[in-house]
Amino acid sequence: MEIAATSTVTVAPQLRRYSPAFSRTIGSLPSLRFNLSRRNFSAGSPTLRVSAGSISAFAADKISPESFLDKRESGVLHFVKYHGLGNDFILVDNRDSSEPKITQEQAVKLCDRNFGVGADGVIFAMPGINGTDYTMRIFNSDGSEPEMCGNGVRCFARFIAEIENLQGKHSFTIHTGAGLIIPEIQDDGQVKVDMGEPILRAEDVPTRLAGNKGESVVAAELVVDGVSWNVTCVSMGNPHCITFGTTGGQNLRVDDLKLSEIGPKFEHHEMFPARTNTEFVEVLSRSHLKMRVWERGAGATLACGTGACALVVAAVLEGRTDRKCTVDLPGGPLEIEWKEEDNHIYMTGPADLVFYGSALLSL
Ligand SMILES: N[C@@H](CCC[C@H](N)C(=O)O)C(=O)O
Repeated sequence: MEIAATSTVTVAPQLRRYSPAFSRTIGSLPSLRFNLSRRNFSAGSPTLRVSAGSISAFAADKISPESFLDKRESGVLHFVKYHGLGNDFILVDNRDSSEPKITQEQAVKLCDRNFGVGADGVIFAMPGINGTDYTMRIFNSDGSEPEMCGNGVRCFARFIAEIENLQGKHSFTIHTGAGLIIPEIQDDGQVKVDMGEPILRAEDVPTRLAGNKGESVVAAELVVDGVSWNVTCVSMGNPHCITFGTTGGQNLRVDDLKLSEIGPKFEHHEMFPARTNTEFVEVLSRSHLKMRVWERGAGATLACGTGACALVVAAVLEGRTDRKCTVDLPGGPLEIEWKEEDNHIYMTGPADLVFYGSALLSL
């Protein structure tokens, strides 16, 4: 299968003032051709396009985000790139079908940071089921399909507001592999998400580690590459293994971790039959945590929303923090609260549009 991708990129509104409109050819391979061009939608302003090494300038036409996404050429995938604290996604308007518009193999190519658009995953906005407004599906950058994505669902909410032309405060009911998720866009543009209840039963996480606190795995020993780590296992629909350090060791200093060495060993550990996301956490205070993440199917990312939720649950279960915490991720902070009243976890953070693009998909 071949993807030829041509990306027309529109600078996000907040960047328009600072980013000169430009375009460039960023790569060309037999299996994946990718042209990137950036357009400035401000009427009348000049836009540059670089094609096959040459640069030409043309006046911006009357394109708007809406008309761009409305295009329906066959074999062309229109998308919008978003990020939540640097955890970045290609968002696809899939509201007219319950089948993803691209395959998992195509998603892998689009996510490639050298030969594709570059992203941690592809997210599809699909028709709702069971009475929900929408369904969200996601492919990781390795093509696998996770049940949920916390940063992704904030991006999803902003994407829906963009394509439905909604302003101000709005909430949506979204069907995901983790059940019902409810994001609400706030007046300041941040998105607060009701992430539902954590799943703690070992078998459901899933982990083969034996439950040591009822059926949950809390501060249990996991030997990874000959080193004994203290881990707590939590599912937010997708599996997470949270560690605050090695058994009997000092508190972790996450900046010192060799994440790309240790991360894959947790991800593929035999104790995690569905693989796992892993959060390495440093406790700064009872309401402030710092973490680095190795994601299942995506590797080291700048942020993980489900991971931030899972680690607050783990920190509370291990008696390390209160239920409301700021979690510092490499890409910035998230506010997380595990409410006692309803047992739900609430996550608040940003989601930002980066650019509009289109990819030519050919078999
Ligand atoms: N970055 C996401 C999680 C994406 C899915 C994850 N890689 C998995 O396979 O479970 C988030 O923000 O939650």
